[in-house]
Amino acid sequence: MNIPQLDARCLFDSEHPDYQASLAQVRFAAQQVGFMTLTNTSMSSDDVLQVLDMYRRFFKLPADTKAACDMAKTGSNRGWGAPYAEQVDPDANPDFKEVFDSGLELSVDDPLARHTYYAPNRWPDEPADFHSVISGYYQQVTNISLSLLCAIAQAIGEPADYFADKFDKPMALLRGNYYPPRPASAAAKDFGIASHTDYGCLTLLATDGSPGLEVQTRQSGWVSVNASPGTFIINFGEMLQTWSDGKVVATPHRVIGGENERISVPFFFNPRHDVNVAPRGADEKMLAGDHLSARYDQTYVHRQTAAKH
Ligand SMILES: O=C(O)CCC(=O)C(=O)O
Ligand SMILES: [Fe+2]
Repeated sequence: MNIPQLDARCLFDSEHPDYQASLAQVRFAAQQVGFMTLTNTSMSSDDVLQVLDMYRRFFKLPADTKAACDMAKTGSNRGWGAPYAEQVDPDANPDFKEVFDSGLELSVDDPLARHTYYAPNRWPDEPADFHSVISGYYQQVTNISLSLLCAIAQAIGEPADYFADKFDKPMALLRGNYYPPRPASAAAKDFGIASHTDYGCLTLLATDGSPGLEVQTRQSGWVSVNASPGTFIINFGEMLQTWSDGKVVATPHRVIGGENERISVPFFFNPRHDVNVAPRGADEKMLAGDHLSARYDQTYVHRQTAAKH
């Protein structure tokens, strides 16, 4: 199974001669594959390398320095997530990756601010410039994601602006994943990140170019998907699958981990908390925030502990 390869110069320009053909590729990616790649966006490979380097320098800090911004102390996805803090597959062990999360922070007087998706960020004191580089990247990938949503809307037969008013105050999460070399003690149930489908709508993934990501295709089992910095790997999540009534599919993927360390940077893009993501014609509303919460509670070891108390 080939993963469709899209070029932003065609896909983001409705006047481009290859625009319609690009939309057809997105339709195929959305309906049949769940994954595609995207090159030639507004972000150069140097921009992405700088971001990867920032995360790398953070992850190389001693564990007790990183623990100063440990997200387990907050109950929100903000700051550092230690190895084994997430279990994305209940049949596997918790993942051996570590993460750093940041997202949209709303001011306290915003009515949506009380939701965990808009919690204050927890920026580390070092590396210097971490906050500005990562926040700058957040803005850039937000813009790319909004352009992508126009294309996805059209690819599934909706007007281009279908999603436009639903992604202000997005529940967006920018994550750095650090996979150390696979631990010597790792066994069959240990993964960098175990098999899962993403929970939200759209994921834009940058990687350092090292192999590791595997995607479960319907025809050929697990296949590797690699991209050099500057090419994004795009995939779709469970919320968009529900919302589109199955016109977009969420495909399982995983990282087993190998002898080299690896860094990847997913940007998980989701609508505003109160957007109704029930499929068209459904009797009951389903709020985007509730859709996400149900999955988060299953995944975070610290939220499972909180739920028990
Ligand atoms: O590291 C990767 O390539 C994939 C990461 C991933 O699937 C995730 O963070 O949801
Ligand atoms: Fe994922």
